[in-house]
Amino acid sequence: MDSANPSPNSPPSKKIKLNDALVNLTATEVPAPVPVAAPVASGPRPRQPGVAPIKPEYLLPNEPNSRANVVFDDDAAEQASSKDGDSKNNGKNKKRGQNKNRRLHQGRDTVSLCEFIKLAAEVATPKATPTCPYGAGCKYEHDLSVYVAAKPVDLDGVCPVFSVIGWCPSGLKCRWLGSHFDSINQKLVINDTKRAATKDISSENGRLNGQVLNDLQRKKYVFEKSDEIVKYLDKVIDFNQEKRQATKDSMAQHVEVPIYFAAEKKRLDLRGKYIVSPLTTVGNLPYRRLMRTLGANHTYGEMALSLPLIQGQKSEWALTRSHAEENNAFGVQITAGKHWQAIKATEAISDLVGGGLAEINLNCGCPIDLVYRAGAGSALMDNAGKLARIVRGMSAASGDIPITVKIRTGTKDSNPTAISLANRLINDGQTAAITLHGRSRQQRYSKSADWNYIGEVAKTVKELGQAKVEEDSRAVRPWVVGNGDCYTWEDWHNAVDNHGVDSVMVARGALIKPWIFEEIDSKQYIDKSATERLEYIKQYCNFGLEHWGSDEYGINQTRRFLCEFMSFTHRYVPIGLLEYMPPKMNDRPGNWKGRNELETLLGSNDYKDWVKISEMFLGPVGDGFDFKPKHKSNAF
Ligand SMILES: Cc1cc2nc3c(=O)[nH]c(=O)nc-3n(C[C@H](O)[C@H](O)[C@H](O)COP(=O)(O)O)c2cc1C
Repeated sequence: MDSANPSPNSPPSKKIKLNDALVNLTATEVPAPVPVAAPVASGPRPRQPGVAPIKPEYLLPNEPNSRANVVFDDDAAEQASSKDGDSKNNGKNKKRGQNKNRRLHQGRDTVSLCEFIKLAAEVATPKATPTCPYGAGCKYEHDLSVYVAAKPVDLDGVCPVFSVIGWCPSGLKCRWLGSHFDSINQKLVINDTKRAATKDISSENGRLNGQVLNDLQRKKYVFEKSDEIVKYLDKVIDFNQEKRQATKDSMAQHVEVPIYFAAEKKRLDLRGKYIVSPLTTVGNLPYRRLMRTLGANHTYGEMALSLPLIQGQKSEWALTRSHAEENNAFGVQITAGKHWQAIKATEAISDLVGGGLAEINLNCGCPIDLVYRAGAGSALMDNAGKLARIVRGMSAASGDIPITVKIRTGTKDSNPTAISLANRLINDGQTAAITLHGRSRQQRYSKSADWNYIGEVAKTVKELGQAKVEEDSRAVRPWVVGNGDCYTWEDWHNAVDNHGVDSVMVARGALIKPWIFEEIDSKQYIDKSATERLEYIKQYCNFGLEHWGSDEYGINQTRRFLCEFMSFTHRYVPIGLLEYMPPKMNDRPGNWKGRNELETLLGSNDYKDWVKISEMFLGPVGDGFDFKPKHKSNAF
């Protein structure tokens, strides 16, 4: 589509079955959509660069706190969501992983129930019912009805987890307990048929058992390959560079470790794939599940730091988890400042994370100060030798799992290094894919991604990669994936058709407009109705409850991460409000109202409205919840 008025033929909104809360809302609060006004005879106003061309009938007067005065600080978003965002703290005493900076906790039960009675309620057959050995002497409550009566009043409706998988892992703590509790027999209800039918499709990979974590924490975990690989690589590097007095003798004493080449591993296929970027905090498992349902077919976990992984930090391992729907098309992303850290983390991930892990990706693009100062993330681009050693080591440690890298144009604007890095990696023959974010570390999100440079890198990778394959059949021509500012189907196809990349990794575009892959696939802009967009939010909530639990803790987690997600979704300006196509997501929108109240609400930049939206699916906010957007938007 070109710069014409939005097509009046945009696909009709799908009919969507909504839950009770939404039906009530739609019935009472949402007026019928305002029909899109016919173009006036004098023709549309000229398009002003940098300003969203919103039709006059949807424009509101500017107000101090309105969206018109907000800039979206994506550097702050990436930085704030980083585990090491606070450089003043020097990395000490930081909480890591998904739960960092959270004050969420499992609410205490008013009545403490005896564990044996709890178990008895969970056991399906009365025959196997455990009994409390302490009998009347037990200090905990034995009467289940007293426990249930003391719980906060159930939320309305049926437990969303139970209704999908036929049982509820949150058990008696579930906030929809009444929907799966048999009060006469004092048992939790299990729908065996549904449970069996959904067992495989609803499972998650990478949930480590306590023993393994314990072994890692106590340094008892046996890394069978890593030590040898590290020793070998140290010798090879010394020997090759002749920096120290490494002799042929010292090499001879050393057992050679097998170095796998990319063609000797599982095949990774990224050509034409709809790829969601690794996204710290927002790219969590429920979000990725939502994206899978909306057309994504390759996803990445949030960046995990190697050291906490090998130290057995549970919250860091949470970042390696994936859903069954991501099987064989999911990459774990790590970063490390030292080769031994990356190698050990890779070995542990390859051994412990299931689900047909498609790749382990090394993040060499992370711009965050603390990561950079530790020699990790984008600092690796300043030390090609170290980067190459890390990739070789990871490749040796990962068995048949391919190793891929994500880089930027370089660390400095004035000195793009991606081409020489790609050259080096291709020469070593162990990198299965190179993703290039077309910005330097220095540049962060200021200025647009440089797609011409991405195109040059793509050309180099293809040419050198092909030459390498001809020279050494153990190598592959690495996939080359472009990244940066892909907000529309036109951006995606332009990147693939005109800049020569095999595919595009989409980050903010997939957060702001989660149905972006549907648009890419159909090569058209889709004017999603507010009810359809609300349905995605409902779906996210249900996935969140399945992942984090339907008890108070799980609901709080789901609500919080939903609000983080909505700190991006609210930026979407519905295309039906625009005078001109194509839409430009970076245009300043002015203050606007939607075609109905729900559409206006979904575009609100007030986080209190995001919390309000969450209440439609997660019930009223309890005492244990507070949310402040981590990346504050600045006033112009
Ligand atoms: C909130 C947020 C979190 C991010 N987290 C990661 C991450 O964990 N790993 C990574 O490689 N890149 C991360 N990035 C960078 C993106 O993956 C991507 O490279 C960048 O946003 C450019 O793509 P875009 O223009 O499509 O947004 C993050 C970006 C944002 C906005």
